[in-house]
Amino acid sequence: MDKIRITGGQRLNGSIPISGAKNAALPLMIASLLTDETLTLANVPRLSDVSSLSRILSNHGVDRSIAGKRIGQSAETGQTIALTARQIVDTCAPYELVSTMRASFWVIAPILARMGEAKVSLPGGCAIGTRPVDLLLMALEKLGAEIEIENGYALARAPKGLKGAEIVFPKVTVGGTHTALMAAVLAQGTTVIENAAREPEVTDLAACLIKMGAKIEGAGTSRIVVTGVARLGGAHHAVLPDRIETGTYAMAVAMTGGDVLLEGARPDLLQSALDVLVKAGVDVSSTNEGIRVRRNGQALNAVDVDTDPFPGFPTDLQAQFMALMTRAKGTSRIRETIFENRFMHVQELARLGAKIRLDGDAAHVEGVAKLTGAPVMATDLRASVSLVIGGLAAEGDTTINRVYHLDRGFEALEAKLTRCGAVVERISS
Ligand SMILES: CC(=O)N[C@H]1[C@@H](OP(=O)(O)OP(=O)(O)OC[C@H]2O[C@@H](n3ccc(=O)[nH]c3=O)[C@H](O)[C@@H]2O)O[C@H](CO)[C@@H](O)[C@@H]1O
Ligand SMILES: C=C(OP(=O)(O)O)C(=O)O
Repeated sequence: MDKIRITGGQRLNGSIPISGAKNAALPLMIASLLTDETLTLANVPRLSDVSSLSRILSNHGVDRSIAGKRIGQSAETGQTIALTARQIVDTCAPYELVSTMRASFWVIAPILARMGEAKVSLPGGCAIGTRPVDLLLMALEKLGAEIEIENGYALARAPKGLKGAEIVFPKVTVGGTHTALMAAVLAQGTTVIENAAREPEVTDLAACLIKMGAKIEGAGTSRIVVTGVARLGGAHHAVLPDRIETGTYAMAVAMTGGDVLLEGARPDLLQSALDVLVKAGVDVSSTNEGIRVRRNGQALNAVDVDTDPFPGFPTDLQAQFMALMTRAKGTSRIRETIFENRFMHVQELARLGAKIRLDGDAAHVEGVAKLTGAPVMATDLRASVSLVIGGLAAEGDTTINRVYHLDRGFEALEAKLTRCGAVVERISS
């Protein structure tokens, strides 16, 4: 298993190209199942989650071709992929494939909508929480599907097709909203999704579905109205920039000090996180090229944060912000309101010398004068990158094990950090 070794203490200066968003690319790729024509997606990040989903789609009969694209000096990012699901050859997504990636469960919606049946392995829990799919299944039931759970699989049937309905989510769910959208676009009649997720990745999926011929209004608000159509066609769509990658590198620069342009980043996708950084004493400005982040000598202020659905502070930046707060002046309180178990990074940050006390859904982070390098273990994607941020500021060497978590969601991480002056090395084994 590969490791990453970071020799801390370097300031970050230069520019980092921001990749396409993993969490937008995955549902967009799944949307290719809705049509027998070609869906071409540009700015798709080179990530292991994208490769895993490609394998799953290929099992359903999706043909794929790829063209690469080079951006920046040393960081190769982005690819254009063409996906064609001329025929869905298998309506079953087996455990071996779905268990590698939770988002793959979402294939249930387009396969059901197009074929009238789908059998998809339940994804199971993961390091950040139990993550049930009850609300996704509720949405499909509302649209007229019969659902059974058998031998670890969700079996969904709608032999006469799906019918538009009102779907009211009792809590905001991104995956639930993606699923409801992909099922409703081919349903007969009108579907109203209430308390829909407003995340930019939902808006991006809706924008692509509209290019494919879907009728959708209100994406980006909490009420989405979908008027079903008989069929969808092909389209070209560019994946939006990754707001979580943007926020991660912004926090890395805030941590080490320096001056970095995050090329192609869009401030509107993460305004709440940028506002928090400004409160922490970091200079953040928008330019025509992206977002510029600077900290030159100012101390970091402790800032309290609660995670929330968009437009609130994203749970996917909670671990990174906690790493930053380990070096702030004073104590900050970070509440995790989305996932019940998203504090696995706390014990690993403690190995670098962080002082963090957990109390239910809150972490109290007391800033310390210095962190010191140590061997640490990645437990999930964002937890791993919080250890990278810690390691960049720690004295001496930090070795991060289980790097495959990072490879799920950060394209060319070592190259992007190295070109800004960090000392980061992958040790392959
Ligand atoms: C690939 C992808 O885009 N993943 C993102 C997506 O995950 P994902 O779509 O899985 O997250 P959800 O928004 O669905 O989860 C939000 C909350 O709802 C709960 N819930 C969800 C579905 C359900 O049927 N029942 C239920 O109780 C979850 O356990 C969680 O507590 O949104 C999360 C919240 O912004 C992000 O952290 C993930 O990075
Ligand atoms: C939790 C995440 O992803 P997933 O939903 O695929 O586990 C994430 O991107 O931080």
